[in-house]
Parts: sequence; C-alpha cells; structure tokens
Amino acid sequence: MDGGSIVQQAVGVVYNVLLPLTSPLCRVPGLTSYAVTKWRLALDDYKGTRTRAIHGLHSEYGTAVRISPNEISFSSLSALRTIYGAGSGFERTDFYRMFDVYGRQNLFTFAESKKHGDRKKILAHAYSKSNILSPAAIAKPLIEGNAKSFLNLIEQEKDVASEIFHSLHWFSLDSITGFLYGNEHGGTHALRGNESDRAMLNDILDPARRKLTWYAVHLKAYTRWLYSQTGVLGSAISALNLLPMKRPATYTSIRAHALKSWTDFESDVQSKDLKPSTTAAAADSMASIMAKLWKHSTSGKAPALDGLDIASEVADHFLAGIDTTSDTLMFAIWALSLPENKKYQDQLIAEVDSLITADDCNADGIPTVQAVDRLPFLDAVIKETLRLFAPLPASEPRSLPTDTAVDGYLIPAGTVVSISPYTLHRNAEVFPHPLEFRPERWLGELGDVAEMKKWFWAFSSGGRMCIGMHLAMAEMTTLLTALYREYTTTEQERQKGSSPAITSRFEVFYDEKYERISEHACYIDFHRR
Ligand code: HEM
Repeated sequence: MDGGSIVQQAVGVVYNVLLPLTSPLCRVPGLTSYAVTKWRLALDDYKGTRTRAIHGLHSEYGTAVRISPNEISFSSLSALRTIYGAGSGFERTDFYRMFDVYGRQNLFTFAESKKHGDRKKILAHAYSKSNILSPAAIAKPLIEGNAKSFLNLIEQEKDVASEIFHSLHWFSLDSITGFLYGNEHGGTHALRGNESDRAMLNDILDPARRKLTWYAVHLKAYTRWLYSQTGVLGSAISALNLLPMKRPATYTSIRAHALKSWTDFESDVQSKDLKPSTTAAAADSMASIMAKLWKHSTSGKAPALDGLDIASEVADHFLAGIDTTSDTLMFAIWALSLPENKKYQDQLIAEVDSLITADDCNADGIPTVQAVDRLPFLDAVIKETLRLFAPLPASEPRSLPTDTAVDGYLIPAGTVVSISPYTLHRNAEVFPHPLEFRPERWLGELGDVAEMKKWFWAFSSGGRMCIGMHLAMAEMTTLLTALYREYTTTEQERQKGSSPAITSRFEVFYDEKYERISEHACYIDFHRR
C-alpha cells in the first residue's frame, strides 16, 4: 500500500467511524451499527424492513433513536410539534427530490418555505373543504359519478369488481384525473372499461419499483448514469441485468399521460381561445387544477410558472392521489368484511340507513359528498383504517440549516430528523390494543379521543400537511356510503387467512397479525342487500 492510500484510508476511518462516534448525536441512544454507517439503515431499506426496524429501535431505546450517523428518529408529541409544527423552520430533505417531475420541482419537493408557500397559495382554495364539498365545484359531480360507476361495475362485472385492489385503484384514478385535468384533457375512464386507462396501473404493480426507489435514494448518481446510457453501452447494461427496474422505468405511463394532458390542454387554449364560462365544456375544462395553474401563469402574478412547472405540479398530485386513497379504501372494506368485524359493518350499515335519506342522494341515487361528511361512525372507520393501515406509514425526513434542539438533544445543522405515522399510531398508551381494528376507539369507547387525535398523523401536520386530504376524504366517504347502502361484503374463500398488502417506497405493508399476504390483490364478495 503506498503512502497516498494509507492517508486516504486513515481519513476514511476518521470520517466514517470516529466522527459519528464523537458527534453530539452520540448522546442519542441506539445501536452502534446504525450510528457508524448509513449502510446499516440502507440494508433495512433494501430488505424492505426499514419502518419496522426503526419501530423496534423505539420499542427498545425510547422516543429518540439514532438510525444513521446523521439521522435521528423521534416518536414523541413534543418532537412532532418542534419538527413539523407550522413555522418550525424544518425543511423537506433532498430525499423528496426524486419526486421532481420533468426536471421541475413542485409543492411536494420544494424545501424552502417561501417557494413552497407561494405555490401553495395558488392551490389552497381549490383543495379546501368548502370547495371540495361545494355544489358548484368540480369534485362533487365527479366523485358521485365515479361512485355510481363503481356500483355499475359491481352490477355488470362482479368478478372484475371483486378484486378490489384494482377496481378501487380505477375509482381513485378516475377521480384524481378528472379533478386535476378535467374530463376533456386527461380525465380517465378506467371504471367504465377503458383498457389503456386501466393499464396505467401496471406502473404501480411492478415490484421492481421498490428496488428502483432504493437505488435512486442510496446510489443516486450511479442510477442516473445507468438510465442515461444509450447505444451499445445502454444495451450492454440492460443485457447484464444491471438496471434495478427494466425500462420503461417507474411511473412511465402515468407521467406520459400527465404530460400529454398538459400539452393537449395547452394547444386547446391556444387554438380555441378557451376562456372561463364561454361554453359549458370550456367552463368544465377551466375548473380543473391544471387550468387554475394555467390561469395563474397568464395573470402576470408572481411566482411565474411555465408549462413544465404546471405539468410537474399536476403530475405529482396525480401520483399522490392514486394509491393513497384506494389503498385506504381497500383496507377499510377488507377489514369490514372479516367475520370478526361483522359488528362494525352492521353498525356502519345501520348508520347509513338511519342518516342517509332519499333527499341526501343525487338524481342517480348516490349519497351526496355533503351528506356523507356527517356520518360519525363512518368517520371512525376511516380514521381507524388510516391509523392501522396508513398508506404512507414511513418516516418523513426533515432538516434545519442551523443547530437546534429537539427533546433536549442537540441537533447539529443538517442532521436529518424524522417521525413515522407507523410508530406514532402503534403507541399502546394512546391506542390500547394498537394492532386491533377497533373503530369505536374514535367514539370514546377505548381510550382518550382528544389524545388520540393529537397522535393521528396519517396526513402529516403543519405547513407540509397533505393538501389532498379533503378530496381524499370526500372520495372515501362517498364510495363507502354508496357501497354499504346497497351491499354487504365478505371475504372471498381465496382471501381467507391472508392480509392484502401494499407497496410504499421500499416496503410492503399489511396487517402484521397475518403471516400470509396477498400483495396488490384483495378478493371480496358483494351481496345485494
Ligand atoms: C388517504 C389519502 C392520503 C393520505 C393518507 C395522504 C398522506 C400524505 C402525507 C403523509 C403527506 C406528507 C408526506 C411527507 O411529508 O413525507 C402528504 C402530502 C401531500 N399530499 Fe397527500 N395523502 C392522501 C391523499 C392525497 C391526494 C388525493 C392528493 C391529491 C392531490 C394528495 C396530494 C398531496 C400533496 C401535493 C402533498 C404535498 C403537500 C405539501 O408539501 O404542501 N394527497 N400526503
């Protein structure tokens, strides 16, 4: 070994081993293997065990644990306020940049609060509860119409509807595209049988998506290089099976659909001179989120947006609005269909029958988005589903450019801190019998509801809380009420003994009381009442 490489190795040891062991973060409890190298947590990521491993560390070491030389996980309410409270100054980390679309940042990926706040101002009203529930806005007819299409699918193609992982994804796909793009410029019709719209789900189903996410996070430059190679080298990379996910890589058709929706809209506004309220069709097109952003871009107001900014923003909401809502609906219907939970399904049906009258339904007989917002037991069922089966259960990383303190620990500038809904939602002192599906806990029959609400974190909190929450709630309440007004549900024989499972980032999530899982599939029988 020559002198240069000895010095290099010495620097490596100091940087990788001694520094992590002498940093102020050493006071934070945890396992040394996590403290000395980021690859220990990366191994959990690779195995798909990250969130459960961190949860295990919290069970053993308490509410603050070191999970990497530069990363601390917390699980207390005080840390939640310090890190995620409005105006805390903590920013999203670079981790989120993998959600940039077409090379542009968007609401989800902006780190700085000013840029984020400016973009949010343009969108906040469209996603507000009053707008989502307004009889004059785009969401109401869209969601009620899609609930009707879901019931039609059960009537006309019962076997197809019965595999609810897919059929509910079609519901959320049609709902989010109609809301973002409008019917004329990208609204999909998967529930009504459009095969190319349905095929977009293949982007989501490929398990290689988890591997690609791991590469994109842990080997960012190498992954970018792999996918940018063309010609002979590109073919050699493919032939040697070096790509973590075969081309076309993740979300290709969803992103292509999103870009086409924007370019179609842009050429229409230029050629037809579409203006709000000139015709009914134009008015519908102009009510979409995409049109809202376009109107802002032509208003001359700051911040300036160009076409790719708009396309990126809407494409990100598109992705954020598919799995989250349909995975939650799937777990809710599956949980209500289990024999041991029949009492909850009966209670929900009794509530729907007593509180939803013919006057609460639209001309198609579908309960309105406003009426279903007033059902307390339904709300408890959805909250309990989001608690136990949060569709985004993993840690939400943040950092601050200056030194600070969290829960009494000195946190040097740039340290990554995070909390996960998975761990918050399994605190047995707040949620007695945390692994059991018990909707009645939200009605005060098991634990302290006020306290539980403080710990409920499925939609995050503070300035970076989910902007799509009211849209998602309207979709979920309408679909579940419309369904249980007309049907009861049970597990199919082939589903018995296994939990449905979903993918989130690197991991697969399911009901951990089960040993068998059915990933991306859930078989339910619908029985007309
Ligand atoms: C049950 C349904 C949903 C759940 C549980 C959920 C959950 C979340 C969570 C936990 C975050 C914060 C993530 C983080 O900081 O790492 C988030 C942010 C976000 N969500 Fe949702 N989401 C849902 C539905 C939707 C829908 C339907 C949309 C449609 C537009 C949407 C759009 C967004 C956006 C744009 C952000 C970024 C907000 C910001 O940074 O200001 N979500 N969501």
